[in-house]
Amino acid sequence: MRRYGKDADEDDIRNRPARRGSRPRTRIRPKHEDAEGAMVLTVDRGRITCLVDPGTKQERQVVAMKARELGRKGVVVGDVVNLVGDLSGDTDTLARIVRVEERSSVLRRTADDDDPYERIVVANADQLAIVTALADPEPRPRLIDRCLVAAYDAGMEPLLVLTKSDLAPAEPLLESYAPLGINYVVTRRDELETVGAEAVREHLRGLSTVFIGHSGVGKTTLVNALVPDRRRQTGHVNAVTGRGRHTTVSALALRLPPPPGAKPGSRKALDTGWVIDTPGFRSFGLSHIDPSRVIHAFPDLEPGTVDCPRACSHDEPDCALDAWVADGHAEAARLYSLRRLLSSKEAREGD
Ligand SMILES: Nc1nc2c(ncn2[C@@H]2O[C@H](COP(=O)(O)OP(=O)(O)OP(=O)(O)O)[C@@H](O)[C@H]2O)c(=O)[nH]1
Ligand SMILES: [Zn+2]
Repeated sequence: MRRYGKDADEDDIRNRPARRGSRPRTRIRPKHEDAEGAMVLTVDRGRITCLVDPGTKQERQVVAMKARELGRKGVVVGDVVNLVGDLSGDTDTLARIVRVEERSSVLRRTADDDDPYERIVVANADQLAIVTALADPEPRPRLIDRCLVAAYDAGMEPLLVLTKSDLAPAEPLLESYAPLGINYVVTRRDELETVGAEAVREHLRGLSTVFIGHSGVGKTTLVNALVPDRRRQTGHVNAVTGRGRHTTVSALALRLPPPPGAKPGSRKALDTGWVIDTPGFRSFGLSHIDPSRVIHAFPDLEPGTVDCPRACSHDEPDCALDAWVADGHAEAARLYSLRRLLSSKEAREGD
């Protein structure tokens, strides 16, 4: 909604008589004045599925391609874009994306053997749900730590989702994350159909949440319970690509159902929140992450860094944070957690 407020100002600017040397944007813009705003749901080999007129009777999915004028600029799931061309959403029609709005957050994936380039995979997400099984497979705390670092780096709030609580208790794991004050929710398959799914949705309302987790943790079971009409929502996507969910290569945005008792058409019924399902996990490596940004997630420790040596890693003998904690400004457990996160960046064997 922020977007609409901003547009009002920009209209003012545009109506003022143009001075010489005015910003190029104002010259380019009028060409696409009739462009329609849309949100990117998924991307598949250059075919970009967008949602137009969300929340209205005219809501529809429109398949688009990047306009040449966008150049090399990428379009990813969660992007807010401007479309021109055929916006009917009818089969075999194709719209063009002429503009990508500024992003509020970006989740990146690291370059790997198959692809030497670091890429943005999701834009504008608010939250990163780190899905971990309590057993089968065993939790991997260092992997969780690295995901937390990725969330802080991307400017997203982390949410721990601990699955399979029928197999093992959550307490030991939660204890080690308590100093970080992270939001969490514990689930088990046999409860998901009844109370469980809604309990998770309460953490997702009105937000866009990216779900990550390695194979076997129960992410598919969870997402299917959260979004019971997944098949209907993705019908269009699959019709276009001719492929099923098992071959999904891109992240995929799915809308949550309205909360129980929400009045149809009300804000509560419309702003339900988005689940962004991601395929592989490997791709969320952290080698691109700047550890100096992690300290911003620790507002209680950050002021203590003014006496640190230049370019302090905060994990070295001269770090001023030890004195900061010894003087009682912050808890030792918080500093321990920060250093654990910082050291998780380097993957070790078995991570
Ligand atoms: N005991 C138990 N098993 C669960 C639970 N949730 C999921 N499972 C099982 O764990 C296995 C993996 O679940 P999936 O939902 O396929 O896991 P995934 O994370 O999507 O894994 P991939 O499909 O490999 O990406 C399946 O056999 C599920 O039935 C749970 O809460 N408790
Ligand atoms: Zn330091």
